[in-house]
Amino acid sequence: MTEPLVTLDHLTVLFDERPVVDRVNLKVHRGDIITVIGPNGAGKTTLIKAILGIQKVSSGQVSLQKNLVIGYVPQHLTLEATLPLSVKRFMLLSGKPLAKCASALARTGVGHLLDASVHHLSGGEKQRLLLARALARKPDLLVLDEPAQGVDINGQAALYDLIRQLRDDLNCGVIMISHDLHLVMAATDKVICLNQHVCCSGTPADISHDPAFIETFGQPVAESLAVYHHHHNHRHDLHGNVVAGGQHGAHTGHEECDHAHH
Ligand SMILES: Nc1ncnc2c1ncn2[C@@H]1O[C@H](COP(=O)(O)OP(=O)(O)OP(=O)(O)O)[C@@H](O)[C@H]1O
Repeated sequence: MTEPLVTLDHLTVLFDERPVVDRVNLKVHRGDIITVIGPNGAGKTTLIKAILGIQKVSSGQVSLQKNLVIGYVPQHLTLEATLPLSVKRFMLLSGKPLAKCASALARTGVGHLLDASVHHLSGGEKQRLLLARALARKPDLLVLDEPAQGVDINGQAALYDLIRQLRDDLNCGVIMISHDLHLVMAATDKVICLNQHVCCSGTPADISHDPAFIETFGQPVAESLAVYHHHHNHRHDLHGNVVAGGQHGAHTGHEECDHAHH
């Protein structure tokens, strides 16, 4: 396999001696779409910040491929409301030429908004603008912090679809944080369930059956998500429970932590 874009090796971040990210191992390769999920305060943003190099690491290591170009899409576009700013001007602040900016905007579906004010964009348009800014850098790795926040459900599905297309076009790796579990299940290749440490990781189908996932998010969430990847390669009893001894293909190929949860 090719050299990973990012390698986290026992990455640990302590705040006041409290481990907020606890011995996390992770590799992101070109072509991967990895989504980090986890409850509030689980350390997701801290992990992303460590990859971006803006969070001091307490122990362990973050290694990036040489000359790695990262395109970062923050959660929100925070701008001075009184500052008049067009989409074109905002994009040019990236330092990239207009032609590159315009083509990135076209690629994310907001090319027609070049002269619009950034203050008047809808939630979905703002996210597409941020994605275009990241894209203009021709990134090897796209890092997205809750890209679908403030976007309606149809817009969210379209946004995740776009992220997949961009991954294909750029042949980049993608790592993102998401709270939209249903969309995550439909749109990602690999899920990392973080609760300081990695509770479980694997394909969406695998982790929705994982006891560590069920412990973190609860049975109802796990059941509602499992529907997305219901392979019908096992039998149910009259109550819908999987009959013991039936094959359960969704349990293969995932990783679990080998220490107690706290
Ligand atoms: N600079 C800091 N100093 C001290 N504590 C911090 C700092 N940054 C984050 N924390 C704490 O670390 C924990 C993890 O925060 P983080 O933002 O990484 O969580 P998260 O998983 O992204 O949460 P959410 O889903 O709520 O955005 C939280 O308890 C937070 O209060």
